[in-house]
Amino acid sequence: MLAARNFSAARQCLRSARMAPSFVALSQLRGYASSPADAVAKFKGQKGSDGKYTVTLIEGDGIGPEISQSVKDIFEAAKAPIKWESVDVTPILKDGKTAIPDDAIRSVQKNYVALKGPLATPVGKGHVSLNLTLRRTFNLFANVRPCRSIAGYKTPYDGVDTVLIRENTEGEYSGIEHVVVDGVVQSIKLITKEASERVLRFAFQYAESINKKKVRVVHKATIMKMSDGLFLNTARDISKDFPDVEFDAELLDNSCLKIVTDPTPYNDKVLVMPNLYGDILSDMCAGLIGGLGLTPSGNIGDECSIFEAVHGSAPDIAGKGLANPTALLLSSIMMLQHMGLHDHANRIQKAIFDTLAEGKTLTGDLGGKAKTHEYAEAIMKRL
Ligand SMILES: NC(=O)C1=CN([C@@H]2O[C@H](COP(=O)(O)OP(=O)(O)OC[C@H]3O[C@@H](n4cnc5c(N)ncnc54)[C@H](O)[C@@H]3O)[C@@H](O)[C@H]2O)C=CC1
Ligand SMILES: O=C(O)CCC(=O)C(=O)O
Ligand SMILES: [Mg+2]
Repeated sequence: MLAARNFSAARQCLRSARMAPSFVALSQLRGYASSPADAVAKFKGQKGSDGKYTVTLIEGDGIGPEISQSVKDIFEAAKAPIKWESVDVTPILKDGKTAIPDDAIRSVQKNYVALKGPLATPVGKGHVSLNLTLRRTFNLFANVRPCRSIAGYKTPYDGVDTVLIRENTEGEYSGIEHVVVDGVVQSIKLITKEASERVLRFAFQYAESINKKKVRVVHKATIMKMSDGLFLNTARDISKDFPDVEFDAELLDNSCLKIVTDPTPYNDKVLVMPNLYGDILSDMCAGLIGGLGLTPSGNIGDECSIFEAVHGSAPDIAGKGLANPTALLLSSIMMLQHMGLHDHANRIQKAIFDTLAEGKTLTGDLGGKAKTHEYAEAIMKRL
């Protein structure tokens, strides 16, 4: 029974891994304003008769509703042509498995793009991660996590500008676990050539499109010789299609040491890696520039894309007006660029960075006293 269930989970993972992306011409990318999704598929959404695009909004748990409110307020002040379609992703059981409600799935499929607040995952038992479920449901194979120093906000390192691309559908997070005998469990790290190829190809194309000269695979193929070995060998093969991009590889533990010692040598590289490593390294990189309140991300698929902060639901500060909405705001900027709304994206982005640089209205995580809405209001005044 267990074996059958695991086999079926593995098959489902393999099926989603096989849906290869169709790449189209790259467009010019600009900083956080960069549009990683342009490197994969053109945004297919259509403007409504009111001149607005409909975007699915998943407000999320914990601080999610607070930071989503800031995005909504700022978009309204900026007259961004976006109509939000809020959906509920409270998990349902389908064939005995945790699933996203059909209405939410239909909304993302119809709109092609979503902005998502953090979703909490129970520890040890309870439903599976809805964040991972969403990524698998929509085949969002690349998770792009840029991390840049904020002008005016002093940290031990100046000029950090890293980009990490995380394989987003399998690896250590394929969710295939079982009890072998009482007291012995197995968790399967699934790596397929297909899923590796598509995220690696994306990484090379992305590097070219943002003028980074190098792609570096972060791995542990010394230990996980077959799984990380396949990822690494696939990277070597794919690199031959990109003669203008330098390719190399580094062991994960060494990368961690070197990045926290001095991240700036990583500025000319795009780092690409299996799922778990990307999860951990992206939080670590956030720590280099001022914390999780500042780092955005894009979950990129061939059809749909979902933009969200790197951080989680922050239960320790939820409901207190203390959250920094910058990470979700910068994710929404990535989303606007993906949709081709460059002027709105650049204008909002400038207002955010000017507010941060001025340093008068900062949230607590950055050493300020401003509440979430006060910081959002300071941004709105600049629009
Ligand atoms: N993509 C997603 O939706 C993610 C969801 N999670 C979920 O979030 C829940 C909480 O996880 P944690 O380990 O506590 O990680 P977390 O990222 O929620 O919080 C870690 C620390 O960073 C702070 N922080 C995070 N975002 C912040 C913001 N915008 N402004 C100011 N401070 C901020 C928190 O207060 C906390 O001290 C878990 O249930 C986890 O499964 C975690 C990571 C990503
Ligand atoms: O889904 C979760 O609970 C956490 C996911 C996560 O940490 C991430 O995507 O960075
Ligand atoms: Mg994480």
